[in-house]
Amino acid sequence: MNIGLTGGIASGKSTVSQELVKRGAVLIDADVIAREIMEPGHPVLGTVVDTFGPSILFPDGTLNRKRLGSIIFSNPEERKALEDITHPAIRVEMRRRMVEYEAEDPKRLVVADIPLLYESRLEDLYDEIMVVYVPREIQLERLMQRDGLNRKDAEDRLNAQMDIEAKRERADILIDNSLGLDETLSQIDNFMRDKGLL
Ligand SMILES: CC(C)(COP(=O)(O)OP(=O)(O)OC[C@H]1O[C@@H](n2cnc3c(N)ncnc32)[C@H](O)[C@@H]1O)[C@@H](O)C(=O)NCCC(=O)NCCS
Ligand SMILES: Nc1ncnc2c1ncn2[C@@H]1O[C@H](COP(=O)(O)OP(=O)(O)OP(=O)(O)O)[C@@H](O)[C@H]1O
Repeated sequence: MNIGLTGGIASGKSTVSQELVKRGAVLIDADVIAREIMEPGHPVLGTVVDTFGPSILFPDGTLNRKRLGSIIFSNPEERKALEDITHPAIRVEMRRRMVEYEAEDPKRLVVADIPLLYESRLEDLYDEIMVVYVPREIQLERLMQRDGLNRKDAEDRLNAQMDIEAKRERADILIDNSLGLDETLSQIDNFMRDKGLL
C-alpha cells in the first residue's frame, strides 16, 4: 500500500512521517528531493540561476535559500517560474523511488511526503491521502517558532499554499496534530491497526 502524506507548512508532516517510519514504513520526501536538485552541479540549480540571476547564490556556489525564499514567497509569478523548473524534476524522482520501493517489498507501506500534493493535483497517484492538520493559528505559531520568522513572512508562506481547511475536507485519512504528541501517536497507531500494518 502507498499513501500520499500532506498538510500545510509546519502542520507536522515530518513529525508524522518519522513515526510512520518507526512503525515500518518507507519514506519518500519531496522536500529532501527538492534540496538534492538544488545542490551545486545539478542541472536544475543551473536553470534556476539562469532564471533568477547569480544573486541567489552564496559566493561558494551554494543556494541562498533565504534569498530565493523571500523572492518566491512574496510573488506568485516568481513562484510559478521556480515551480515550472523544479516540480517536473521532483516528480520524476519521486516516481522512480516509488517504483523501486514497491518492487522491493510489495507489502510494505510506502509514504510519499508532498507538501504541495493537492496544489499540484497529485491525488490520483496514491491509494489514499493522509492530511496532517492543525488550525491556521497553531500552524502560524509553530512556523514562526521553528524557523524564527516574523508574522508577515510566516503568513506569506501560508498564503502561498491552499488553505489547510480545504485540505482537511479532502483527506481520506485525517491526523489532527493540534494537541500533544501522544494524541497524534494514538491516531497513527489506529490507522496502522485499521490497515493491518501493526
Ligand atoms: C524556495 C526554497 C529555496 C526555500 O527554502 P527553505 O529552506 O526556506 O524552505 P524548505 O525547502 O525547507 O521548504 C519548507 C516548506 O515551504 C513550503 N514551500 C516550498 N516551496 C513552495 C512553493 N513553491 N509553494 C508553496 N509552498 C512552498 C513547503 O511547505 C515546504 O515544506 C525551497 O522551498 C524551494 O526550493 N522550493 C521550490 C521547490 C518546491 O516547490 N518545494 C516544495 C515541495 S515539492
Ligand atoms: N503535536 C505537536 N505539539 C507541539 N509541537 C509540535 C507537534 N507536532 C509538531 N510540532 C512542532 O511543530 C513544528 C512543525 O512540525 P514539522 O517540522 O513536523 O512540520 P512539517 O509539516 O514537516 O513542516 P514543513 O512543511 O516545513 O516541512 C516543529 O517545530 C515540531 O517540533
